[in-house]
Amino acid sequence: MGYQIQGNVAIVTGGSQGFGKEFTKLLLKKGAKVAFSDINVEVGRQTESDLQKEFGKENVIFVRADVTNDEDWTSLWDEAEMKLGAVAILVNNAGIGASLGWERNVDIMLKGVGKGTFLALDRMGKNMSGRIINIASIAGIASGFTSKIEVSGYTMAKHGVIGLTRSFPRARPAPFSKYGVKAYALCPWFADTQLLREEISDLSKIERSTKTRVLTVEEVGKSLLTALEKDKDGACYLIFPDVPLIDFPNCNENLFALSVAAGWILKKAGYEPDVIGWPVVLAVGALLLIIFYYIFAILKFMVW
Ligand SMILES: NC(=O)C1=CN([C@@H]2O[C@H](COP(=O)(O)OP(=O)(O)OC[C@H]3O[C@@H](n4cnc5c(N)ncnc54)[C@H](O)[C@@H]3O)[C@@H](O)[C@H]2O)C=CC1
Ligand SMILES: CCCCCC(=O)/C=C/[C@H]1C=CC(=O)[C@@H]1CCCCCCC(=O)O
Repeated sequence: MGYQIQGNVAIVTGGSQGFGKEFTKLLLKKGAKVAFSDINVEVGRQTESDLQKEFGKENVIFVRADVTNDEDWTSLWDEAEMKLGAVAILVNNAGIGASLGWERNVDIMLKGVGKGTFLALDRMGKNMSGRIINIASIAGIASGFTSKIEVSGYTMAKHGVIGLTRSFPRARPAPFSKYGVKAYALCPWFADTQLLREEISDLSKIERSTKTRVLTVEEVGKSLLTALEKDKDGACYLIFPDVPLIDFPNCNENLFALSVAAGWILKKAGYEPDVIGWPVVLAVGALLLIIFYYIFAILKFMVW
């Protein structure tokens, strides 16, 4: 059935343009009221005027708010509640380019998301219901694509957002479940927005070097609705051209269990190297699979 959008109030950060504007529009189309925030006041006011013409002044407002500033967060939430009603959906979307330095990347795209999330838990928790959708990136799941340490602030921030999102179902029963709030993350591939164009003016360069087309804003927008429809706590969806959304498994968790199993088996076998490399871990994994396969086959034979 999914999470109900109709009649609910949403906050979308960084909503003046790009994904944030598209998310705002789609939520409005589905019958939500939206307060979108940004630090770009000029574009924000223009977007507000366009959206108010289409969806009505009573349904959408722009609030100038910097996601790195606690007071701005409080006044954004207060204004949204006062003008539109109790907020049930938060889209942590605001972002900047990797070239702007690791500290600003972390301040805006990790600490900013953290500030929004913990305020949301406080405010939404009073109603025991709410959803937080974090806009991460494929750079939050995999790293080292560019091999450039100068842009790793972007990766640091996005990895942190995935960690926060995955803490929601993990943290049950406390502290998150007591608030009745779920979180999920969207992890898009490169998409055609101002953010990307400011970093790389010729997008065909990316398409040529990665042999993959760049996503449209509409494709990323749609994935927000799919995520709310699935409503799976802690899910982290890869958004990649021409494939369905992929709820990316927590490989680290699975590999952790396998690595420990490999270490344990090798130690029991009297073999104790200083470090166990991944080929050994995978070999032990394959061995375990074969053993389980035969145990299962024998059990099946005995029961028959
Ligand atoms: N465009 C891309 O290729 C991809 C973008 N993303 C992520 O999607 C999100 C949105 O990015 P786009 O729509 O591409 O960018 P965009 O540049 O079109 O929009 C981002 C908005 O965030 C606002 N913003 C920046 N700093 C802010 C702050 N401190 N407080 C409030 N607002 C602030 C900007 O003014 C801008 O309006 C970002 O988190 C980005 O990392 C993820 C994957 C791919
Ligand atoms: C490398 C996968 C990136 C996936 C999509 C994305 O989030 C792109 C964002 C770009 C938009 C403006 C930027 O500055 C971003 C570039 C980020 C590069 C991150 C490199 C990560 C790495 O090499 O580990």
